[in-house]
Amino acid sequence: MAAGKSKIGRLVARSLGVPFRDTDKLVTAVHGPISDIFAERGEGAFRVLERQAVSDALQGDAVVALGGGAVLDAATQADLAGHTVVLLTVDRDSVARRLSGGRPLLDGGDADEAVERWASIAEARMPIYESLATVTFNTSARPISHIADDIATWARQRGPGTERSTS
Ligand SMILES: Nc1ncnc2c1ncn2[C@@H]1O[C@H](COP(=O)(O)OP(=O)(O)O)[C@@H](O)[C@H]1O
Ligand SMILES: O=C(O)C1=C[C@@H](OP(=O)(O)O)[C@@H](O)[C@H](O)C1
Ligand SMILES: [Mg+2]
Repeated sequence: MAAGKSKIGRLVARSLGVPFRDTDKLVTAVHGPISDIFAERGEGAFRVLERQAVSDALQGDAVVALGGGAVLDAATQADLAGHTVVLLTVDRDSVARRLSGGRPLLDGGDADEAVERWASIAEARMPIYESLATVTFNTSARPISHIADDIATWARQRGPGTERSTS
């Protein structure tokens, strides 16, 4: 969450000349805001919708921005084995100004609590993220456009292959 997957992924797709898909956007376009889905139907219902969105988004050549929890799903983990996975990280010190709400796993407390929850979730998930990643970029200290340029350059040097994903 708040590593820059959605913002940077869009720029990388534009640079590479491929479609961009954001699994959160695919879900909200059909089912409404994520916060409402969590509140009215629960996280489990969101994960079911998210899994279908991931499966759809990974078809064909594209840059795909996953929601930060998407890779907890075993089928998604298996799917990603066939793709290039770009892990975006952000340091705790840089994340506070990026947490503007709309992420139900972080909402409900003050800004310090949101950072605490973010840190706890990030720490718990990092082994999974790292196990799936082809390459990692830290987004903490540089502008979005520069990071996107670096990722697109990396992808071009890597050459044509399977779809490129951000997670
Ligand atoms: N490198 C960066 N520098 C400054 N702000 C950033 C950077 N990357 C992302 N942000 C900001 O952080 C917020 C979350 O970015 P977003 O792309 O939605 O992250 P994610 O999809 O990983 O949750 C946005 O307001 C975005 O503009
Ligand atoms: O980490 C998570 O479990 C979530 C991350 C969010 O996406 P971003 O990572 O794009 O913020 C969104 O899918 C939902 O709020 C749950
Ligand atoms: Mg996002």
